[in-house]
Amino acid sequence: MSLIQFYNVTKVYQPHITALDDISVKIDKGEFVFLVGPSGAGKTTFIRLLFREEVPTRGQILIGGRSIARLKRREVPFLRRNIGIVFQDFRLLPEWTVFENVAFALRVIEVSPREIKPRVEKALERVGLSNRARMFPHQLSGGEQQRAAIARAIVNNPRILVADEPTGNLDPATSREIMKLLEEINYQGTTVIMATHAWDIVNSMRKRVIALQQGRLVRDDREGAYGYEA
Ligand SMILES: Nc1ncnc2c1ncn2[C@@H]1O[C@H](COP(=O)(O)OP(=O)(O)OP(=O)(O)O)[C@@H](O)[C@H]1O
Repeated sequence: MSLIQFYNVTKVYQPHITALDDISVKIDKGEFVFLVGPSGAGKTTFIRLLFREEVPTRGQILIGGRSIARLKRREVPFLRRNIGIVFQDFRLLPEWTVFENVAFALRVIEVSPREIKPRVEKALERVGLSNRARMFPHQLSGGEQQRAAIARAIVNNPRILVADEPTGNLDPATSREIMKLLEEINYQGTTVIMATHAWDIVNSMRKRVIALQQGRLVRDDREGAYGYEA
């Protein structure tokens, strides 16, 4: 059974913008998937539906075989524990150190204080930021800030890591390092879904490519390319 299953998913924003139009797709455990398409194609909407920030207008989404539409309000946090998320603009809290930013993801799910330190240290080690734990976001480079955001997203060992344009604010060399890191996380078993406009990255990595256009799924290639130079 696939980890993520979309069945005829349509999302209409009121009054009449069809952001996703009858999408059916399956993503297996351990896959690395690029979500591509022009601005407004529906990539962010796809991601929002995944972690239930939005609900579909029609259709069904199953994660781990469970319909996420039917989750009760108190069950939503359990879904979100299984999904780590990374954004283009990092979204670190500026008043907090790197350590505290990462620890926060554990505090909100009430991990016992004793466990927090070793788990944060391990996550920072995985992203190569052990020596930046006591620094504040503004003291870090963009690439380091994104690493900190990735540490926060994986500290809870989610099954799925979703990245919405994670290299959008980074230069090409730093972007490649971030991609290497996401690939490593993927090799260690986490399913990675990344929305991007970075056609050069997509073309060089030869992963699965799902292309959206005006809310429709127009292409799904196993070892795909971006398709055009955006
Ligand atoms: N909350 C909302 N209310 C109304 N319309 C929305 C909302 N969110 C997105 N849309 C519309 O839905 C469509 C898809 O938007 P979405 O953000 O999913 O595209 P995208 O592929 O992520 O674009 P980009 O690459 O620019 O981030 C767009 O036409 C957008 O204007």
